Amino acid sequence: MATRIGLVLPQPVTFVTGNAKKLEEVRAILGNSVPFRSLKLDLPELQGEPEDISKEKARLAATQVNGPVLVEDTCLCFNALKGLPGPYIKWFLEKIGHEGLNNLLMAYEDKSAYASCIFSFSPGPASEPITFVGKTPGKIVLPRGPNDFGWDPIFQPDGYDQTYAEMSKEEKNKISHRYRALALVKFHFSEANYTYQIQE
Ligand SMILES: O=P(O)(O)OP(=O)(O)OP(=O)(O)OC[C@H]1O[C@@H](n2cnc3c(O)ncnc32)[C@H](O)[C@@H]1O
Ligand SMILES: [Mg+2]
Repeated sequence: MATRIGLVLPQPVTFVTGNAKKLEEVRAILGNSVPFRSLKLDLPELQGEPEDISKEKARLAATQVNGPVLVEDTCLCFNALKGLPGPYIKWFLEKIGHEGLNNLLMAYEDKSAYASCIFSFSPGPASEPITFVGKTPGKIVLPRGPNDFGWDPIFQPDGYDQTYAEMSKEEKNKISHRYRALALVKFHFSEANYTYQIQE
């Protein structure tokens, strides 16, 4: 039987994000399962479909780092608004806040929503990124809990009577959109069997 030799990466994976809270959660969820270092960079984001936005972020990051990168793009999608604000949630949150986001749904009975996280891994600037999608369904509620991270106070996952903000970090990290996407990332890394080139 042939021995499977994993792709050789020139250096460990760099997780590129401008968001310290994301990094905190990624560290807590991945533990030692996927070795990575981080780089704080606010990458420009394309407009369009969430998967394309995430992939393009990975391409830009891989060019900047000149090596293997992991990035993610997070969406908050309202079903009554056919998935909007989606990838534009950051700007909606900055401009209209939790109250404004609730008001967007005022005219609709359907307050259901889902959080999604799309990780993209690129082995390097010359490679096509691979994406991993995690979704958690829930509903939009009036803000409850500490205002520590983005829209956590207004998102209540299905099956829970607490918002993400009211849950402990450990609990959120067991069911979150980010956890679900990272489970796929972990699986990919365990299957791919990457090895790292030692740099002199
Ligand atoms: O540099 P990047 O990784 O892009 O970081 P960002 O903060 O710009 O993040 P996004 O472009 O993915 O925009 C997502 C928005 O949703 C927020 N967000 C991301 N994950 C979240 C989570 O798990 N809970 C609450 N808010 C979250 C985040 O603060 C942004 O306002
Ligand atoms: Mg961003």
